[in-house]
Amino acid sequence: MLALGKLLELTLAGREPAEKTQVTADGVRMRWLGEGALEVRPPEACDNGLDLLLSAGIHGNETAPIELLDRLLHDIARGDLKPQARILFLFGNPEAIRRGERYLELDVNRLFNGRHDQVSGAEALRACELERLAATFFSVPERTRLHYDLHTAIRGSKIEQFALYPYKEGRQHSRRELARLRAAGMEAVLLQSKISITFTAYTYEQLGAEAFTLELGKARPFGQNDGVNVGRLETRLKQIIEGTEPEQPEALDGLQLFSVAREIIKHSDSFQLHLAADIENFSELEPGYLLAEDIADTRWIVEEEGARIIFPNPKVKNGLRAGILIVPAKPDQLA
Ligand SMILES: O=C(O)CCC(=O)N[C@@H](CCC(=O)O)C(=O)O
Ligand SMILES: [Zn+2]
Repeated sequence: MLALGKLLELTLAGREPAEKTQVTADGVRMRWLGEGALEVRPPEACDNGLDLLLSAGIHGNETAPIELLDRLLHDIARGDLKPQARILFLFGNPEAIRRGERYLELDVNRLFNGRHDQVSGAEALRACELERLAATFFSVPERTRLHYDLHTAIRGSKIEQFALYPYKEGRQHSRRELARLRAAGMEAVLLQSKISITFTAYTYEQLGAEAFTLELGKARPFGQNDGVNVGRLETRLKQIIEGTEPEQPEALDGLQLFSVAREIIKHSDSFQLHLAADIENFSELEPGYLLAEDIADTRWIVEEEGARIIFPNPKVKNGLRAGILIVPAKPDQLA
């Protein structure tokens, strides 16, 4: 196997490879672009015009997605997987991955779309670097742009695997991409309805990529991910990479769609979330339920029918989202 296939090993050791570019026997070029960043380029004659960005480890303790990208890279470096797409592999927060922590000082996934300019430190610099790497990768005109940012969640979930689809004014969510996500094993998609500061929000809004955050199960340390079944996603990613993806029907085949009713923002240290510590994502909340309280008598009361909560987290920093209240959506606004 080519040494550059061991991007994860290099990243965990904080090492730079001796050779920055290597080529497989089939002419696939692998190029190390910096810490946790590797570009894969098929031979020109095989290139099908897709630019695919695969990122994981934006949160350092979310290891199942990192292991998945590591397996894909090994297969490419061994010549077992023969790409027809250009691919950028990114491990988002190398230092947090080494420490097995979500982040060190600042959550990298809250630093995109200009936010990194307003703060300082290693994670702000990394978010800026990730934006630069993504912008360069997605700068070639007339190619198809697709980004999957892979995550696992802090808590268990009533719906194990789901995607978050960013929002941009005037741009419609794609039914074709949703069907592709269904084929990749996603059971639900949350259609965002306002702009955001995550990595996929940046690549979707600024770089014109189809971009999705994928939640694949519960976060566990390296080597303990047997409970996270990424089989369907892995198969589909290999097909996308090799250009052998079967035509998927337009039907969404039971995919559940949700939209954001409200984001719960933590404004102060007085913020209190009235949910059990072990509540699962997608738990239903009855209208009238007092969900949270904050400074100046702020009260978050559920008003929506069919409301559910995802990503409840009272420990986030002030000013950030401490949960998302979602409601069922209809597929009538899809392109
Ligand atoms: O389990 C949690 O509370 C968070 C899991 C996670 O990291 N989710 C992403 C979602 C990103 C998005 O909104 O697209 C995040 O919170 O950054
Ligand atoms: Zn995450």
